[in-house]
Amino acid sequence: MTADLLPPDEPEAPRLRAAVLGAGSWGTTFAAVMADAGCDVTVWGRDDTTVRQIADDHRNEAYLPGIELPARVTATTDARAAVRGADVVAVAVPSQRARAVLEPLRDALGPRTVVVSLMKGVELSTDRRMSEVVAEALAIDPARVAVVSGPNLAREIAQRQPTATVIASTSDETARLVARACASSYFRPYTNPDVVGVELCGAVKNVIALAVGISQGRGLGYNTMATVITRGLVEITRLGLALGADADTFPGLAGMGDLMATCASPDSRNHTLGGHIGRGMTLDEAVAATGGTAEGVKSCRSVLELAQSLGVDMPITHAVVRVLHEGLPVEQLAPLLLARPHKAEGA
Ligand SMILES: NC(=O)C1=CN([C@@H]2O[C@H](COP(=O)(O)OP(=O)(O)OC[C@H]3O[C@@H](n4cnc5c(N)ncnc54)[C@H](O)[C@@H]3O)[C@@H](O)[C@H]2O)C=CC1
Ligand SMILES: O=C(CO)COP(=O)(O)O
Repeated sequence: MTADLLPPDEPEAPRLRAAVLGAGSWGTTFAAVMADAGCDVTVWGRDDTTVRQIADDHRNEAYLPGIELPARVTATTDARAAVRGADVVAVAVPSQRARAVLEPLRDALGPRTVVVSLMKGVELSTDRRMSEVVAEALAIDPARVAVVSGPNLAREIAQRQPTATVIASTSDETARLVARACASSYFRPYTNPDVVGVELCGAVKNVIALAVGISQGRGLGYNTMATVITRGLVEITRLGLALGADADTFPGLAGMGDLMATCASPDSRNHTLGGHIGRGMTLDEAVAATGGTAEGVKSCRSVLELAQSLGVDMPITHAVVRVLHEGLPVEQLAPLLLARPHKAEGA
């Protein structure tokens, strides 16, 4: 935390050491956020060119063109060296890759290191949320795991545009440590003990953004967008409540906040990819045209599986799965959703 953000009489806390696993757009941005909050940060990336550019030039042109990174951010291709001695390790690789990235680091973490999932997905083979994958892969107490999720489009934050986020952990001490590691004049963390709700909001809003993108790609307007967002929030809430989440999470930053940002922004990869599908591309073409990680493409299936295992109705998610993975022609998406049996709004 920078000195000017500390309450007047509080002595300055020791500088935190942080690591970020993943040198893509959100990993690099969150590294900059933590550096601006006063941490010394090491980013781990697989690509030698990207790592050298971050360490030597304080830039990551492939993912954040034109952004200058703080001097306190360095980088390495050695993941064990990155996490050694870190107070906080943030993970920002594609969700489906997280387990394989983390398992080899089990014995490299300190006994008190806190691990933060920045990822917004659900693991395909297990239907596990990312905080569950993190705790399992590293064999650590879930109380040492936190989740960061909210309206957090990387490029805007890298430009230091103001936003807020939610830090969820079952341990208030863990959540507060992470808040201290990332709070700055442009990034405002709120803590929340509801890990299940915060995490589901982040994963499922990507699926809803795909649906909004598809509808916009088909030329549909704001009434459709508002309908999909609002009913999308209803189905996220339904799944969350079935899993024991807190109802107050869903209208908050991680729920409605992130849905609005992702479904409205042309920077969102999920929204963009949906647009390509709506305009007639195949899934492979749309993935290639979008670039980056659009988590909803894979997570729509694990979310649907999770919902079906609990008997929860998720019509928008189901329709996205059918269009992306089961060959339903995109022009049948709207009729499929609109022709369902009558329901009262609150039901
Ligand atoms: N970009 C954004 O605005 C935000 C992204 N997120 C989440 O953060 C996570 C990461 O997303 P981004 O950084 O945006 O993705 P990205 O596509 O920009 O970067 C992904 C990074 O992971 C690396 N990677 C890919 N496969 C890998 C593997 N097998 N092993 C190790 N590293 C691998 C890539 O080289 C790249 O450095 C996702 O879950 C996403 O939903 C969350 C909030 C905001
Ligand atoms: O999670 C995000 C914003 O909060 C980023 O969304 P995309 O992954 O769709 O780009």
